[in-house]
Amino acid sequence: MERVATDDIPAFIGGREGEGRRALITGLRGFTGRYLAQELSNAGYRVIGTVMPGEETGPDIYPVDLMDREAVQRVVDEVQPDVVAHLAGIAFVAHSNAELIYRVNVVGTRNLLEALAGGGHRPTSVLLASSANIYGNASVPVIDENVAPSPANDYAVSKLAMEYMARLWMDKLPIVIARPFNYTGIGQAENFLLPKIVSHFRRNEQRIELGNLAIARDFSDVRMVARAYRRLLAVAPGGEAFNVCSGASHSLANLIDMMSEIAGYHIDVQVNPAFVRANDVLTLAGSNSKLTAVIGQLDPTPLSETLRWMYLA
Ligand SMILES: C[C@H]1O[C@H](OP(=O)(O)OP(=O)(O)OC[C@H]2O[C@@H](n3cnc4c(=O)[nH]c(N)nc43)[C@H](O)[C@@H]2O)[C@@H](O)[C@@H](O)C1=O
Repeated sequence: MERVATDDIPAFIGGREGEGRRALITGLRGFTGRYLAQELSNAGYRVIGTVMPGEETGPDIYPVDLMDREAVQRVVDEVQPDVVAHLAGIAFVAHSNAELIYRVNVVGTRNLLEALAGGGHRPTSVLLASSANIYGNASVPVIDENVAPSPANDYAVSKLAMEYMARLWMDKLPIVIARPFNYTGIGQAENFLLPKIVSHFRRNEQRIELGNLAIARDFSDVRMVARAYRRLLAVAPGGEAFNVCSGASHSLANLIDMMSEIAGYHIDVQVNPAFVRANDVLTLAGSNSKLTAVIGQLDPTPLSETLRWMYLA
């Protein structure tokens, strides 16, 4: 019988691989953090998280600013995590404060890696959330991990710088880089494209003002991304970078059509120059072959189902 890549996938994937293990999630209360916490908790991990100082805390939740090296070290020393998912960071590409983007995404990550490498307990896997935005306006229609990064904005440069900086720690820590393409779901902030479109339809708005209309994106469901991250943490392919994507790209016109069908009415789209980005990435479509060869098939939710889930929330 022909051997398939999935034969190599450890049997514990999808089981209770986290039993007796501590998972540290930075950015626990962020959009992705909440879904990953649920996913890891379902797999038996004790989930411990960091939030920004000032946010509400609770059991196993530590308020810590990643800029504060000593505070980061204290949390790491106390938690002694077995696996780490580093999600805290600035995720909105058009964020207005470039200096903050670099400080949080690069220096903040460095502080965490230094603390983990310097702590007494070595985690078996450290996942860093990078971004497909690092590929920029690639000349190939489907982007795999061999495509040379060509960042087109400060956010993308910060994530690529984070990746390069992380390489300096790869001899000390089992670091895996996730390069998620776009993803969405309930709870994503409304300054991102899809939550914005969905919320307009939920409010029965007759018109929507958008930025650049000539874009296309490979959207996944946040629950699939959380699943992929959990499996990457379990398999721990240290030193590698993986695209996390569905493999299907949708134009903005296609996204609006999909939502019109779900909501049952047509919306008038207008361009507002205030939303047009100077350094935009026009098209992103990814190959997830490298990822699925390591963690198994992703079973992506069709985007129309994700949109319906958000619309009906
Ligand atoms: C992979 C990457 O994915 C995300 O970054 P993003 O692709 O910039 O996501 P978005 O939803 O802000 O924009 C999508 C596209 O849609 C265009 N667009 C048009 N009109 C509006 C508009 O009115 N609002 C927004 N937000 N976008 C608009 C906009 O110019 C862009 O071309 C993040 O998760 C990021 O963290 C990440 O890593």
